[in-house]
Amino acid sequence: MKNYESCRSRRADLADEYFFPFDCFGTALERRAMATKFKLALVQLAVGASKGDNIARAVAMVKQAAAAGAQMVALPECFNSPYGTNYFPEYAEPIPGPCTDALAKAAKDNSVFLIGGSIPEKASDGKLYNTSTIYSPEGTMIGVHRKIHLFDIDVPGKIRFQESESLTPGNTFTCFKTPYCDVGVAICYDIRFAELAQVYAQRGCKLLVYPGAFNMTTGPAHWEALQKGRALDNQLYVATVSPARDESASYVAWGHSTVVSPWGEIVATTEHEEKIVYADIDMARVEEVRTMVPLRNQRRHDLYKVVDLTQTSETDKIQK
Ligand SMILES: O=C(O)CCC(=O)C(=O)O
Repeated sequence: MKNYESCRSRRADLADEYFFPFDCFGTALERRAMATKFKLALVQLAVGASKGDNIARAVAMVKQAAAAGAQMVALPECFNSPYGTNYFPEYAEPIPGPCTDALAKAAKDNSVFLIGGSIPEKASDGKLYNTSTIYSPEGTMIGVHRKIHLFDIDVPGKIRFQESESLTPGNTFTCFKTPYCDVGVAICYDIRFAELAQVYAQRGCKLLVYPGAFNMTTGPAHWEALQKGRALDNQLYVATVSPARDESASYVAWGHSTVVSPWGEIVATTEHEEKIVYADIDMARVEEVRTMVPLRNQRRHDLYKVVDLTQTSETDKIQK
């Protein structure tokens, strides 16, 4: 990533959305060597009641991950606030705002791509969203994902959660470019919707990252199976990043931040304590799996199709 900043400044004529870092790295050979593998770090953060402490700890763990060699770091869903509809109004803040400024600085200081988990966002019209922001290694915000599918479920005697009591769903897809691959970002409950992952795959993403906070009912039942499903359907890497478990919280997170390969293997995972999970991501593995099992040439588009209905630049922009 050493060349990134000088490349960006040489291409200052390009707006951010047109700047592909991939174009700027050294010779074709160097580019290939740099572009096929990278280290992803998932920060399974212990989230508490103090927003300031949560942010400070997240920033410290981004630094730790970068020092351990990660080129891309991801934080969990709702990393600066306890998870709960009663907390969202109290902890929400604008984007950009103090929390996202701290994330931008952490990305820049450590020269990493940073997927900033999610935070409760207060938009200018007063609506609240569950929002993930993404940063380039130079600290530029290169993506914003407002959770598309709100977590409204009722499992009698186990868990009832109605995120829509305080949040509004987003309407846009979020993919960003890196020197290694395009990455799709969605949040927690979004992982249950296979069509969203298929749209991201159709857009060229080879890694999907889901900051998430499954619970003690749906976590053991579905968390890993959903990741394997999305990975196998689309023949790409899937990463999930959860907060650490806090048994005293009103919502107890499952933990188990995990990376699954395009072959459906668990590449890296953990239990429920605070920890950084590291995974080596290898684009050659994506190609290998896609060659061995050539689903992409075998689809019966004469019989069925997943259609991306938002394929215009306008609807991809954040709507405040
Ligand atoms: O889908 C689930 O079971 C959990 C989803 C969730 O916790 C969330 O969307 O925040």
